Amino acid sequence: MKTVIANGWVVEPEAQSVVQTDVLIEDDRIVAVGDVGAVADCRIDATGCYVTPGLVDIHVHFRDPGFPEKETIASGARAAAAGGITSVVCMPNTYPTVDEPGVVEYVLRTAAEQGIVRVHTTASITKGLKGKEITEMPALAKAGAVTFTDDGKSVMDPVILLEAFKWAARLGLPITSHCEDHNLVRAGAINRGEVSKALGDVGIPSLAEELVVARDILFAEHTGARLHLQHVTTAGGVQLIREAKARGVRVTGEATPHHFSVTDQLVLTQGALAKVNPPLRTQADVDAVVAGLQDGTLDVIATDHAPHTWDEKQRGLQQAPFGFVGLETSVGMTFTHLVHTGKLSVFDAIKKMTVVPAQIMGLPLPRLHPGAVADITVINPNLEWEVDTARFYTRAKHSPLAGTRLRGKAVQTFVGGRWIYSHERGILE
Ligand SMILES: NC(=O)N[C@@H](CC(=O)O)C(=O)O
Ligand SMILES: [Zn+2]
Ligand SMILES: [Zn+2]
Repeated sequence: MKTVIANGWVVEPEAQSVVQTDVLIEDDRIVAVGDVGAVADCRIDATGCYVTPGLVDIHVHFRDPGFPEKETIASGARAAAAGGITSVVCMPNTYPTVDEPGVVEYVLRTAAEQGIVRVHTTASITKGLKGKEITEMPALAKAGAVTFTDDGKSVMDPVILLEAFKWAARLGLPITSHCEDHNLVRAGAINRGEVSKALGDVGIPSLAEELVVARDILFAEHTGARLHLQHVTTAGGVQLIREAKARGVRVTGEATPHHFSVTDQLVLTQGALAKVNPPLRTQADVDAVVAGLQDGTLDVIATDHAPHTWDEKQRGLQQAPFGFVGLETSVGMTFTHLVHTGKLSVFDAIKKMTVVPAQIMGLPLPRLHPGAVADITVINPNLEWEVDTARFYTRAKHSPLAGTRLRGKAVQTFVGGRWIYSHERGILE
């Protein structure tokens, strides 16, 4: 079976090159990039679209094991495919926690059976995410965990954290950090500022993030381990990473589409649907996150796709859980808010969604050249569409972005040469 993706703008983000040509796929591989004529059994017209290496999202929550009502590996993987994402890295805050090799193996086995995209997993730093007892990191790495994180919280005990950083350095794997000091977050549900005042919430101060960013940078510096900082949201946090990079610390930073595009004002209209951790911040913070993406301080765009049930999200600002979905809107948000505004080149945007996140997590690098595995995303940068949550593949059919108009969408997705999503026909199986 030969498939040609014809006449698209083929993007090699690292070479900063884009060429209008064809990509020929045979079985699981790319066999030619160039004018291939009429040799294929199946021809997909990509005129006016970017043809990019398959997108890699290193921050998702698929909730399996434990919370299938929120998401499963099967449903999460379909949502990824519909968002143009061909590889994901799952967070360990499932039930049970991914804190033993058996759970790593369960996730990877289930993914192999049910996941239509490539699913990798993290493991936790502490048992049960309780912050008290370190996991057996070498055994978890051996089972296939790509990094260690207690995402959802920060490890507050510096003795445990120091040990984890030392193990990470020995294992050659990064520590991945959710940066929020619990003691400063307290009962806050949203950013501390004008909006929290208006709504009578105590608010989560920027300092909660900055403190842990600064601390974890020091741990990385002290131990030589690599550190990846998740969902950076504050101007202060971005600046700390910028300074750390300048003095050679091995740190990378991540921005989510929601934190580079919307502010805490969204809570005024969307309520708990817009409640997320870390919270949506101010315009000055959004601008700082964008500046961080522009100057390379922030290396990665990742969604932090965090599905919860509708009922849970209806419990009001205080009681609803933190988090909302992002896989199916990530490309649209990135093109609408970064590429079409001229803030980020298409090369930089694609790089931060493909090779750079793959490098950080030690995954195979998605590439578009003959011989490469055919993980490919086709993006129509000019397709205008409205976010319709009823059409989501994720189990969480709600989002604070519902009804928003976006420009740019993944329209075809290939994993290992298999055509798994088309904008016209949906998920293909
Ligand atoms: N982002 C969130 O608001 N929630 C995440 C946890 C996390 O990423 O911190 C979740 O698991 O629901
Ligand atoms: Zn987190
Ligand atoms: Zn997360």
